[in-house]
Amino acid sequence: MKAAPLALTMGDPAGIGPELTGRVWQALRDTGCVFFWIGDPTLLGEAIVWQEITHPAEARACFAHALPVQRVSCPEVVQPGKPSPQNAPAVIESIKQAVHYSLAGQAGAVVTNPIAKHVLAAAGFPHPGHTEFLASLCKASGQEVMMLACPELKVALTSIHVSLQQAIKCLSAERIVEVSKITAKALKRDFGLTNPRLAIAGLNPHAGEHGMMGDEEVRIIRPAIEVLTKEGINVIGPMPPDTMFSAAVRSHYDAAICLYHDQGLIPVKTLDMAGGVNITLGLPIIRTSPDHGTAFDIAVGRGGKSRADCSSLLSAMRMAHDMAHQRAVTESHCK
Ligand SMILES: NC(=O)c1ccc[n+]([C@@H]2O[C@H](COP(=O)([O-])OP(=O)(O)OC[C@H]3O[C@@H](n4cnc5c(N)ncnc54)[C@H](O)[C@@H]3O)[C@@H](O)[C@H]2O)c1
Ligand SMILES: N[C@H](C(=O)O)[C@H](O)COP(=O)(O)O
Repeated sequence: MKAAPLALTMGDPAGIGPELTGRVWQALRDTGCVFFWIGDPTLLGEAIVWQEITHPAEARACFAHALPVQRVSCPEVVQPGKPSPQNAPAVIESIKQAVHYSLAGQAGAVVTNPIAKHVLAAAGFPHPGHTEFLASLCKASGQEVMMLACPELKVALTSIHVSLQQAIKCLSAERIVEVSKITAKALKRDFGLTNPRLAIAGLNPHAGEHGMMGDEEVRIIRPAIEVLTKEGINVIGPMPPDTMFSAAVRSHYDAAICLYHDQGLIPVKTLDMAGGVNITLGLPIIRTSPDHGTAFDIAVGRGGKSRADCSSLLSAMRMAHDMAHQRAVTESHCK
């Protein structure tokens, strides 16, 4: 049986999402990686042939000659680079439909185009980002884990869209254990690793230097590592954060558990901004997205000559496709 198509959301219609979508369809149309876009087709340029569908099952038949579009219309005329909270309901509806199809098994995964958090917030959207919204739609709030991945490095975060002060305040051995277990499970289930190796970052300079430069390593991180080790998880740390992302150290682990947003995202985005992928772990569905944002400063909209790089969205599509395939293989072995 053929895999279900991937559901790609609209993202902010005034950002680079619509122009990237057309280019990614052109790059994938002759491959087995089939997707449909849930968005407003008036945002696509003349060069993109599209076909309206009413159900994901129709996507595969037209994919080679037309981008399948499940229509969600923007209520306000879109001006590239000028986001409007008036279009937030369409942005949110697109995400809801993608999750609905994925939970129903009619889409193989959700891939999201970038949204602008402040624009949605101005329209009353209560979630800090996709990750938390997706968890709420999947009834899995609190279990969501943000992973960023590029070929050289995978990182998973113990906290997501909170201030640095809040991230440190909320850090606990329980949270490190929980995130590590979700990450180890995903590495087995969706990436096919039999015995994933995790490295837990320290929080302080030199991982605390034996308590001289902060005691979170002694009070929180080491006890978490002891629990994980007892449970049979292959884990090392606390790792000095300034050296753990070097090529030599990276060869000792499959994923780093990082203790705040930028500790993990800076190394991935520096190593590979173009190829980096944002993945949400801990949900019943597979979700990926590019690692960049809406890039309003370069958005040109339909027909314009885009200078936005579509590599990260392309990587996100391919990764979602591969993860869905791997999950099916893993689950068939467990039966
Ligand atoms: N997955 C997501 O939904 C997601 C991810 C990150 C940021 N955001 C949101 O995007 C908005 C803008 O954030 P930002 O300015 O910090 O980050 P950004 O990634 O949108 O832009 C940062 C810089 O990178 C450039 N850039 C980004 N993507 C590019 C691409 N594909 N090709 C060429 N250049 C590219 C931009 O032009 C800009 O100069 C914010 O509201 C933020 O919340 C969303
Ligand atoms: N923290 C993410 C990043 O910088 O890539 C980004 O803000 C996206 O978050 P959501 O996937 O939760 O929207």
